[in-house]
Amino acid sequence: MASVSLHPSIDSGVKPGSGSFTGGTLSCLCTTGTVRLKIKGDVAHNHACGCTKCWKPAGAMFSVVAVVPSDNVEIVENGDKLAVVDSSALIQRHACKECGVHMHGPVERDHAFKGLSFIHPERFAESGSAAPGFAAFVSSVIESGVSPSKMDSIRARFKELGLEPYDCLNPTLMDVLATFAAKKAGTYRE
Ligand SMILES: N[C@@H](CCC(=O)N[C@@H](CSCO)C(=O)NCC(=O)O)C(=O)O
Ligand SMILES: [Zn+2]
Ligand SMILES: [Zn+2]
Repeated sequence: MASVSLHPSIDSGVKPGSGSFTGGTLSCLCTTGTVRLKIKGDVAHNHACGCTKCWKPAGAMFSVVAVVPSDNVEIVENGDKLAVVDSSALIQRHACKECGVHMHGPVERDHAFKGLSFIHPERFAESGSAAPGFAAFVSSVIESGVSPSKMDSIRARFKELGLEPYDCLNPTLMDVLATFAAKKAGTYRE
């Protein structure tokens, strides 16, 4: 049986990052009037995401999405083509109005992720950015029409690829969120 297809950038194996990626240029899919962003430095917390909100390339079941400090994002070409997909969402995903690629998604609200921006490393012209390290919101693919009967093979494939599947974020990021909540509630202890 052919193995389940998750995302083109990981289906034939997860390619490790170079460890010395200093940044690059993200571009949308438009062949004319291409939206281009310059990103300084490497990405962090790169992961496959099964949620319905993250941009996925055509035919992919999962997105691959990572964060960078929002201060490291600079729109350099055709920024007028960008529009916020859902202004009520935590992640302010700015998509190209023509091709639909989400180019950056800053978090501006009072939140543990404030100051970070979500980007899709597969849109880098350059190779070597940090590889995905886990899979998040795996069960959410059911909301996009994947049959629950496929979930065992999807999770098995992620494990085979060395990406632990979670149905929310990974423990590191869940701890970051809970720490933020504890500090707000005044229950935080060192
Ligand atoms: N089941 C929902 C989940 C959507 C969701 O909560 N997505 C996460 C992960 S996005 C990248 O890690 C999230 O933090 N969303 C905040 C936002 O979208 O603003 C679904 O699938 O829609
Ligand atoms: Zn475009
Ligand atoms: Zn997502």
